[in-house]
Amino acid sequence: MPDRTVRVCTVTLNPAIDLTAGMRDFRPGRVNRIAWDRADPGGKGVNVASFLADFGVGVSVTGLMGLENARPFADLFAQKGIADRFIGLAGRTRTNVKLIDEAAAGEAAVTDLNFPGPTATPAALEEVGATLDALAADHEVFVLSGSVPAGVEDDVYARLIARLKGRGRKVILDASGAPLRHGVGAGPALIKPNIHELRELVGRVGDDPAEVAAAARDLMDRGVGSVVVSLGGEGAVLVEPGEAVHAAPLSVAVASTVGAGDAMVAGLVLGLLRGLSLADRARLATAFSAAALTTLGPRLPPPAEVEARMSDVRITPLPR
Ligand SMILES: Nc1ncnc2c1ncn2[C@@H]1O[C@H](COP(=O)(O)OP(=O)(O)O)[C@@H](O)[C@H]1O
Ligand SMILES: O=P(O)(O)OC[C@H]1O[C@](O)(COP(=O)(O)O)[C@@H](O)[C@@H]1O
Repeated sequence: MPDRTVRVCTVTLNPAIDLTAGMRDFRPGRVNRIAWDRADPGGKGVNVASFLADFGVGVSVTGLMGLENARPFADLFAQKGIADRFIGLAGRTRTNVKLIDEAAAGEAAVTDLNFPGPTATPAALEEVGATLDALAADHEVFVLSGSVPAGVEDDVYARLIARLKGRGRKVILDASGAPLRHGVGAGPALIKPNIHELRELVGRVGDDPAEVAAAARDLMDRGVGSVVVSLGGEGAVLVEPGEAVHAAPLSVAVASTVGAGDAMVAGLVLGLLRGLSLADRARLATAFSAAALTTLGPRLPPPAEVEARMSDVRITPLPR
């Protein structure tokens, strides 16, 4: 039975319309002909909210939204029963381009062009803060994710984490670069860097899961509650006090890797809400990511289909 009373809030300071364009043999510097395209409202927190809503979780969304092209987002939120608490900005939300080369394999198959987005105003940012204060009254988990637009200080996530933790709320952070580095200092309950973001944070780390787990533990020594490092086609390493595991990826036909990380965050949140063991959270998060890989645009197959793959995920305990 879906439990719509459990409330999760996702925060997206820089949402995006994802324009996915398919072609064969993409050549930079040449004229490339697009075979097909599709547009989806997205951005990290929007995707996490959308995936959680599919699984019956009660979700609110906030952040900053360009008012000129907000319609597809409003339609998505209405269709999925997501409470829309975005703060409007003058101008347009960015459109990010995702080029899919159907003739290429692996990481070369998707080229991401992520735009900076409209500039935030201090007044709008203040409104986001006030909205979060209000939502903290009845939302248990807050997910802060994605890049930050111009006009926003690099310590924005650190400040929001401190504010929400001060109200007794659990905060999950999925960001990169300086906003992630500052955010780590505020001690979020969970972070989900990919391997590149982990290296930006801590310097050189090898690919070996045990080495990745050791780097994750260094971050936990700095005050982060637990760390999940996603390794793309190599799976993920999940570390919490006293336990660490590697989750091998599922073998699926990849339509697009866009949204796999957001799906992993959604699976981790759902696993926390359900009170699952670390190994089962790893299975659920991996099944979510695999499901996102099989679709174009940020959408998942039906929940029963996603969860059915959990038992296929191979979990290996890592040394302490
Ligand atoms: N090529 C792939 N094959 C199988 N699973 C994949 C592949 N790419 C990503 N995944 C799954 O998606 C998860 C998240 O992917 P990743 O690319 O690391 O996230 P992000 O989008 O945040 O960079 C991985 O941990 C893995 O389970
Ligand atoms: O905020 P950023 O870092 O620019 O990322 C935004 C992009 O990330 C996405 O949320 C997808 O993220 P993942 O592939 O990491 O799951 C897209 O919808 C969006 O275009």
